[in-house]
Amino acid sequence: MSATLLTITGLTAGYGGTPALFGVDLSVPMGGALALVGRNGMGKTTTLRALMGLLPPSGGTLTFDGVALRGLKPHRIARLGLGLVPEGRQIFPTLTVEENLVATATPGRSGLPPWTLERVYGLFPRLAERRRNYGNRLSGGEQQMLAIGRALMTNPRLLILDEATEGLAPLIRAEIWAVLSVLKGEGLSLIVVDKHVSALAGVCDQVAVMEKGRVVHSGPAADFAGDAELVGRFLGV
Ligand SMILES: Nc1ncnc2c1ncn2[C@@H]1O[C@H](COP(=O)(O)OP(=O)(O)OP(=O)(O)O)[C@@H](O)[C@H]1O
Repeated sequence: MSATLLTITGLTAGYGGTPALFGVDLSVPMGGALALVGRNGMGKTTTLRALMGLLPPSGGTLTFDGVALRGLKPHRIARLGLGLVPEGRQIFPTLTVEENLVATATPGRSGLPPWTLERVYGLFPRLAERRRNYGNRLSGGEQQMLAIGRALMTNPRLLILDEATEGLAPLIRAEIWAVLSVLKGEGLSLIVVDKHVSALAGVCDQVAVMEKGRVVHSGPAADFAGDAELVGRFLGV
């Protein structure tokens, strides 16, 4: 068995006294990739926000490579090596592609090869072509590439994507999935939230399904994606 990078146990959190998470348990091994799925409003984003310190948990433990995360400020958590690609991307609109990439760059301490502009441009040639374009001049797909590139420039050990391919054209989606496979192959650990179960299973080893603020199913991602009854039960409309 490989060592565990992230363990979340009994995580509870909510908004203004209204609970949204009721004891979430998740784990990611070193070099592993976890797909986090569930219908809208089931608590995926809330779990990621609590993990990143953006929403204070009310209970539970979060341990990243032996370090307790609860109570740490978001920038401390990011420095430990957690890189979030948030829902909505949050690109700086008045900075160029290149300025966006260097704005939050932090030196590599991950034990993985350090990220540079050249490496990000190698992964996403389209960003190299757009390097002098402002954030607000980019297509949705380019913005998502930039959001991923920006997270990589923080040299994360765990890259977390909330709605990795939402709203993107099929060709761009395919490019994002291909890049995530490359990153996984290079040893980067991942948590990926997305609705495309078979694409997720191409990248992720494990899946966790959330329902009403809890993980109600977990197991190999390929088994889940191949089981139409299970997918329908947890994700069907
Ligand atoms: N800012 C907020 N204020 C109050 N309640 C919120 C807020 N954000 C989310 N919630 C509630 O918390 C619960 C979990 O929402 P969350 O966004 O984590 O779900 P999700 O699984 O990420 O869904 P989606 O795919 O729609 O993003 C929902 O009941 C939602 O209404």
